[in-house]
Amino acid sequence: MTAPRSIQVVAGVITDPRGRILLTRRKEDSELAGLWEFPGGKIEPGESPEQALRRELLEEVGLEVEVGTPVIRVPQLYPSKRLTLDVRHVTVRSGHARGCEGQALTWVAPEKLRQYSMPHADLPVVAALTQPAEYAITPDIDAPFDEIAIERWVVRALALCAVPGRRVQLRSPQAPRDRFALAIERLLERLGSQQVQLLVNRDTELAAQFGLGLHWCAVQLHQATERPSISSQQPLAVSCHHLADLERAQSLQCDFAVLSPVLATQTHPTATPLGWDGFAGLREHVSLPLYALGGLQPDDLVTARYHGAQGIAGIRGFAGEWD
Ligand SMILES: Nc1nc2c([nH]c(=O)n2[C@@H]2O[C@H](COP(=O)(O)OP(=O)(O)OP(=O)(O)O)[C@@H](O)[C@H]2O)c(=O)[nH]1
Repeated sequence: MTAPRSIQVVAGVITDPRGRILLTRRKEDSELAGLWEFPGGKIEPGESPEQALRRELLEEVGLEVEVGTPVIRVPQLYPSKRLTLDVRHVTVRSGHARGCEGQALTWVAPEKLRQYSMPHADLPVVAALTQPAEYAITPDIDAPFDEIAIERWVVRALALCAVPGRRVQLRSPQAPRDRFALAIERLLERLGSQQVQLLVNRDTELAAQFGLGLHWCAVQLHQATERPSISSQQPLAVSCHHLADLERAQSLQCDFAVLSPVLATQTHPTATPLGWDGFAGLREHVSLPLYALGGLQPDDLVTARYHGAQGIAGIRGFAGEWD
């Protein structure tokens, strides 16, 4: 079997004054016909990604642009090719968007992007534009799980929740179930109306009881035959380590996954790290949003996005001054 051909594509996120994002529609005579995508195209030999993006946007939608910061770079394996989709924010310098090649175009509010049918490689891009870049995980409640330990855990969890742009996983595998439930109840009381997306580690009943999201371990993922009965408004996430986990997570329509370990960690000294190339090599087989976990800090986000991660997950390094 011959290896699929590799193509490097660069695309732009163009935002209008109302915050809406420009999408163009692939024409009927093209591959992936009718799907909506971010305008852009293939990098020609000798071009930098920035030069290619400026050329493509002028040719395709009649805009002169300045290329800004990276959004995400997505490796994606299609049946006939291996694609790297490098997406950048761009600022329009002159022109009004029009379909210069006869293609349809539309401006879409970020929260409505998911309603549009897009190629697989674009799903992580939409996630990077609309979902939190950090997934913080609480440490265990300390033994003996008494009132002091619960209060200490609540204060720690509140600190994790106070940082904007995060989702937080409530996790305490060592604690007895009733103590973990009490700690979650206390945390929710103290959070009040503060907006933060919370997921409960492993315990479907507690997630359903408190109306929170659920985070499965890989064993639960392989035992399940369908999505668990938590609120449809709440996310289902899963910890993955192998390709089979990721494929199962995607087929069960998990909302996102955490792929680990990327680097060596103190907590799992015997696990072989994937490395960033290993992470990207697994990422190209699926299109659900992935957080990278294992020996990472929040400032590894740029590296993570370069290898196709939605963001960074972690316990240590996210905890601030008390860790
Ligand atoms: N511009 C753009 N291309 C995308 C996006 N997502 C995605 O998978 N692609 C893929 O990246 C490639 C872009 O190449 P192109 O625009 O020059 O189009 P093409 O159909 O002639 O490519 P082809 O020669 O590989 O078939 C296509 O295969 C397209 O399906 C996206 O958001 N924007």
